[in-house]
Amino acid sequence: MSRQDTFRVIKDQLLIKLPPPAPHDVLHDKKLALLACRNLPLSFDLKELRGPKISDMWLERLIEAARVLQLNETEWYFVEDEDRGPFSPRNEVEALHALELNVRGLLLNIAAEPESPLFTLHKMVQDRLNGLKGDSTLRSKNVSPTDVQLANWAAEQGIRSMIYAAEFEGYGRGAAASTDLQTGDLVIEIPQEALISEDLAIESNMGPAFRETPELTGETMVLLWSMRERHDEKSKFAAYFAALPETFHTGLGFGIGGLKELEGTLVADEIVQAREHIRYQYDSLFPALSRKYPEIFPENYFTWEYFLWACQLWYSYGIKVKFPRGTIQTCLVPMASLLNHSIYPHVTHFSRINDSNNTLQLFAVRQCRAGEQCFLSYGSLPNSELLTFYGFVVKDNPYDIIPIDLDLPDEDPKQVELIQKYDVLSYHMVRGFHPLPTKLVAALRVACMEEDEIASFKEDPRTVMISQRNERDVYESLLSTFDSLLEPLEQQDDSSPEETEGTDLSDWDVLLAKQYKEGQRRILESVKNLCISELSSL
Ligand SMILES: C[S@@+](CC[C@H](N)C(=O)[O-])C[C@H]1O[C@@H](n2cnc3c(N)ncnc32)[C@H](O)[C@@H]1O
Repeated sequence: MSRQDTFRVIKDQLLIKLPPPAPHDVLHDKKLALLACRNLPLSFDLKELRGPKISDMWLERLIEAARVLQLNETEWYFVEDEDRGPFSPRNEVEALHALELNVRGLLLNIAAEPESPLFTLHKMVQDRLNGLKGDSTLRSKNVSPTDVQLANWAAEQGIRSMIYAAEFEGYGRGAAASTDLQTGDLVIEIPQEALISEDLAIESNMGPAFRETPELTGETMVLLWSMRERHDEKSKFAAYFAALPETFHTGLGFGIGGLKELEGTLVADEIVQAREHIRYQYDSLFPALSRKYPEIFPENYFTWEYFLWACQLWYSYGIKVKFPRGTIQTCLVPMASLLNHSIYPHVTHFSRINDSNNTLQLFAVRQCRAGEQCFLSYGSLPNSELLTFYGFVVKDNPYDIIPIDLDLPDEDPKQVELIQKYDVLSYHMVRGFHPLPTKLVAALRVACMEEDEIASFKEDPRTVMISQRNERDVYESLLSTFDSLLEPLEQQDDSSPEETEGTDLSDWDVLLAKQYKEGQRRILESVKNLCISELSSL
């Protein structure tokens, strides 16, 4: 999209022009329809707002339109008729960030007068971004010698960094801002040569062996390269490897105790399957490669334990980067590797090498004060994924969704007609601490209909209750679903995850499993309570 598309200056008219949904966006038509239904335009005229005062209503409508444009499919599912947002932390940051960029672009490209409402608007959007909830964190220990070496090495590589390694209570090591960062400020700039990518692996002396092994993907090549390189004290990346953890505590490394604690939960199956997949991959490569190329793949560096370490490293530290020639590669990005995840991040977007100076640049989308922990968003990830691949969980994670699949009736033509007319879905979701989705209740109402109701009911099941009996069936069936999901989550002992913290480090997996289960339990209890209160009001 060109600059001209995002804004337009017409004589006496200054338009904030929001980019329409991309043609490949699966929600393209739905977003346009929702905007139309809410009477939200894509162009907002600042002309009506002469003087520095921008009305709250005008700003709210602009932000609401930006939120709709940034919706993803899961967020879309949860949008209710009267719901104006915020729809999710991700959506809110993206919407405000897109607006901020748009207004900043306008300010840079036109000679706006100091009293122009554009300045006021820019400030208001920035204030909204800075006012978003954040994870407050306390710095505990000082920087370790390996972290100092890492920072010195990074500077030698031409990495410009506004962050440094620091320990934070409850997070371990993270990145602290070395200066006050404002929206749009550079956080880190990394020259392309300082990235650890497939190209590096192929260009190394392992390249010929890689090329003779057609079953290897680029990602596996660089993973194998990192297994050997981490032991090489003369490696260009020695300081980077030295600053990495000796062991990773992710779901992939769970022992029997942790897996037992997770028994009966879906995440236990995910972990077992992911591990089996990795083990299969390892067995299909080793010891065969070590025998064929003993110099390149020495047996002592290519053990199963080291392979698992490298998988954990790449899954939890790897970042997808788009290179100037258009390829997308997962890379290890020195210094950016220090950034911990938050659902209220300071940095959200960075994926493309800037081809004007061949660097990867990370910018702050909102303020981070000097000394505060600077966070990245790893994505809208549920706790099951965070636990399996990253080894932590987020308390009351808004992206923890419980899927609910329904078998919708398909025999009675009248019922089928109702399903089609009101777009009743068979795939649903619930999330904790929010009302039950109207779409889910509507689908269950239709699914629980009895013969006489099918013949007589002609209303919209999203807004009209079918009968008391039907309503009772709806909430009782939900209640029994949630009860069955809760069963494996009941704590086997009396200690809460907080109480067990710090007791025995070797039980890290059991502790993490407990934290995960506690989060799932809280979600299920919250939706269960909604059903109970609906039933008692009948
Ligand atoms: C890319 S690294 C971030 C830097 C890492 N903490 C370090 O010191 O090397 C990702 C890992 O950091 C940790 N981490 C990231 N975000 C976290 C969070 N919000 N809470 C706890 N640990 C987190 C997890 O161990 C995760 O696998």
